[in-house]
Amino acid sequence: MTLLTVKDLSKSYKRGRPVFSNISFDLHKGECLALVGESGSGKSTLARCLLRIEATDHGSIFLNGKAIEKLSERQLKPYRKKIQAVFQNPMASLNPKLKIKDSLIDPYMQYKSELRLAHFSYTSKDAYVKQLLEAVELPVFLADRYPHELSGGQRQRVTIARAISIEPELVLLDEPTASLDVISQNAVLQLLTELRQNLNLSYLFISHDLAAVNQMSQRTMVMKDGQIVDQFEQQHLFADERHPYTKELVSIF
Ligand SMILES: Nc1ncnc2c1ncn2[C@@H]1O[C@H](COP(=O)(O)OP(=O)(O)OP(=O)(O)O)[C@@H](O)[C@H]1O
Repeated sequence: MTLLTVKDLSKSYKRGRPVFSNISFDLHKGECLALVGESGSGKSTLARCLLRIEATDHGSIFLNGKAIEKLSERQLKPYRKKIQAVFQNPMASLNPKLKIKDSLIDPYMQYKSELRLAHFSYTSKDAYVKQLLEAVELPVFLADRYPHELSGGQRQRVTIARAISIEPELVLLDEPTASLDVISQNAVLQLLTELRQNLNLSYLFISHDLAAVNQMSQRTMVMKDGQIVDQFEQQHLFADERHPYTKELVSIF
């Protein structure tokens, strides 16, 4: 079943040439769809457009069949909680003045009247925060710490916990392990896969790292100069019919 449909989507910044133009793709429920491509090809901009942090020029974004690209902020609210994101730098995503437990509770407080949680349950703040920390395999005592008192890997687990805390349908993962060492990267990728399966999440996984993409994703899209030049199921990564640019990426992986 299709969760997200992007149709002929285009984006340019003022006076600039298009960052991407006429992009179309579907993302299925429960899948991890990877988006790879060179630096500056427009991957993060696309993620910000899907989050409606950035406006698009034309084209459509359908979530569960509903066009969301033109909704007002008020109309968008029910959809906002369905799409969450994890970015590259967890330090920038966490408020340095808030204890971990206060950062973790924030999305719940924002949306609590509309939430129907199936996996987590809210009986008290402490109990809810404990469930979230356990879900990302962090010790519960970290709840009372501040972001600077955690390691990079722990901080990224906190941002993941916060993203999944309100049980979104789609999580945009924009280079989620780029700031971590190799051991932490693998552990976080493994965790993300388990969470996707356990919570029935769908991911758009933006990455430079074809090895990580191969481990995480069922399908991959390749972006170059603002176009999706190749799309394939993961088992066809090495197939002959791959686009020359995909082959170039494969050759350095
Ligand atoms: N706010 C902005 N104003 C003007 N141009 C921008 C803005 N944000 C991004 N761009 C430009 O849009 C293009 C795409 O950038 P984007 O960050 O989406 O690429 P990317 O594929 O995510 O790159 P990377 O892999 O390095 O993160 C770049 O040329 C960039 O300079």
